[in-house]
Amino acid sequence: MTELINVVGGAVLDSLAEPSRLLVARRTAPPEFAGMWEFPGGKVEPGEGPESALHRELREELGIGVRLGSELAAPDGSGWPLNERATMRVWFAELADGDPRPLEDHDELAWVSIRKSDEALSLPWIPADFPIVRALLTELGATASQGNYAV
Ligand SMILES: Nc1nc2c([nH]c(=O)n2[C@H]2C[C@H](O)[C@@H](COP(=O)(O)OP(=O)(O)OP(=O)(O)O)O2)c(=O)[nH]1
Repeated sequence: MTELINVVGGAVLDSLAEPSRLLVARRTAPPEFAGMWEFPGGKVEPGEGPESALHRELREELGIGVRLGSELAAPDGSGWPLNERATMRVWFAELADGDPRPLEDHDELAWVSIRKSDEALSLPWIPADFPIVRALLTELGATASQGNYAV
């Protein structure tokens, strides 16, 4: 059996402790995903840990350093299925340095409300991301009153 491709994504929040906005990115390639929104991130390279891969991708793509919070729990514990060949793990994060810019792979970035869930869900996400976005909104909404995503 062919090994699954491991992708990592950042759910970058304006604040891990008191989240109100999520940073989302619009892809430019490949053609089937161009114009769709996603969690910035990318493939884990051989020999690389997933968290290191996420730090690297966010630095390359957006020019930012982040503090990672907890992982958004996936249904089977191993990651969110993207297609028959790839799975993605998603971590909450907040900015540690830099001002996010679409340096690579994206042509637009946006901070969307996590309180008004329609704002995020009305974007044309990569289809496989919708269950992830819904779970993220539920998780943030469900715990907003207790609210701390720092680890
Ligand atoms: N980064 C990211 N990729 C996603 C998401 N949803 C989704 O289906 N994907 C898919 C698109 C791609 O097929 C794959 C990630 O590949 P990528 O092109 O972002 O990876 P990369 O930056 O390492 O790029 P490369 O070196 O392979 O060119 O996962 C998402 O929310 N974020």
